[in-house]
Amino acid sequence: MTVLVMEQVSKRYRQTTAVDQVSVSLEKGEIVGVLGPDGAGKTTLLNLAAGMIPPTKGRIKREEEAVGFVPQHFGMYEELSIEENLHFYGQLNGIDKNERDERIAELLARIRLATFASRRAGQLSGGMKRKLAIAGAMLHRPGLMVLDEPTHGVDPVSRREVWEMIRHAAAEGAGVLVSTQYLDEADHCDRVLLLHRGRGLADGRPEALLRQFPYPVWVVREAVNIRSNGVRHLLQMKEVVDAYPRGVDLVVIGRDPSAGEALMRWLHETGAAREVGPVEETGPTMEDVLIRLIREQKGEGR
Ligand SMILES: Nc1ncnc2c1ncn2[C@@H]1O[C@H](COP(=O)(O)OP(=O)(O)OP(=O)(O)O)[C@@H](O)[C@H]1O
Repeated sequence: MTVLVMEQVSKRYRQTTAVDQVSVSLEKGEIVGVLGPDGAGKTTLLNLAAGMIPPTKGRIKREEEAVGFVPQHFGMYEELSIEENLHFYGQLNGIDKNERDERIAELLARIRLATFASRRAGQLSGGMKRKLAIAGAMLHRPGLMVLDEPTHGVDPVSRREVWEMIRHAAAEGAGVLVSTQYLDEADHCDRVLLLHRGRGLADGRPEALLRQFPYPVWVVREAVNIRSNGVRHLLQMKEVVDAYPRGVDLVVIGRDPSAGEALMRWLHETGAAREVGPVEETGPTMEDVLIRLIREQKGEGR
């Protein structure tokens, strides 16, 4: 069952087109990730999906009355306890006392906050606050959940727990639209939409997007010493489509398998091989997929 359909939706603010003809749909029990860098239009798209702002153009159809929305900058009552906050959300959504008690106990156990139930919300870490906000939004078992960057600035352990909660909400039947700037979180989604400057550049199952990447990829480990020169040289080689740093490594996108030999030859002939760690042929990451799509859209690279 479809819970949300957005067709050719645009949102303009004076000079800026924050969302530009984006289409996305969401089924019950499905997690769809909206992935993109800062300013891609994620917040605007999610605000449109949740019905917080009207579109300039396009059609949005929500099949579900009940929406659980957690904005990027959500508020909670810092002076109230964790449990009181949840009761407050529950009351707002018209859940009666008995059902509320039961559901709150269940969700507190799930987010591992049961023993802290009487602690003031203001004393919680950022990660715990996120989990509490998501618990509040799923109390009334909404058919549609919209979560704006729930893992932003959250430590890795809490990030994993936030995703566990999202999976649980989907398992309970909600369709979840969730944004993130961490492209590796595509792994947690059934489908993803890659967003850049308001445009949807690609969508589909994460494994399909990775499989469709047409180029072989090499990673030169610990390449800090050769990075800026290396990129410049590699970009001049006809076998190489693209080269860019990632952390301390250097990513090389080849035109075809012969790029591997060309890369090794270049590393040895210039002596750069002595300056770097091992060279590995790997599959693409979601970041490689997005970078390629952005370069192709701009008509950059090759
Ligand atoms: N109310 C507004 N008025 C004018 N411009 C806006 C407004 N909201 C967003 N924008 C612009 O629209 C573009 C997309 O913003 P949006 O916040 O949706 O992106 P985002 O991907 O969520 O980024 P972030 O992670 O920084 O929130 C940006 O250029 C932003 O400046």
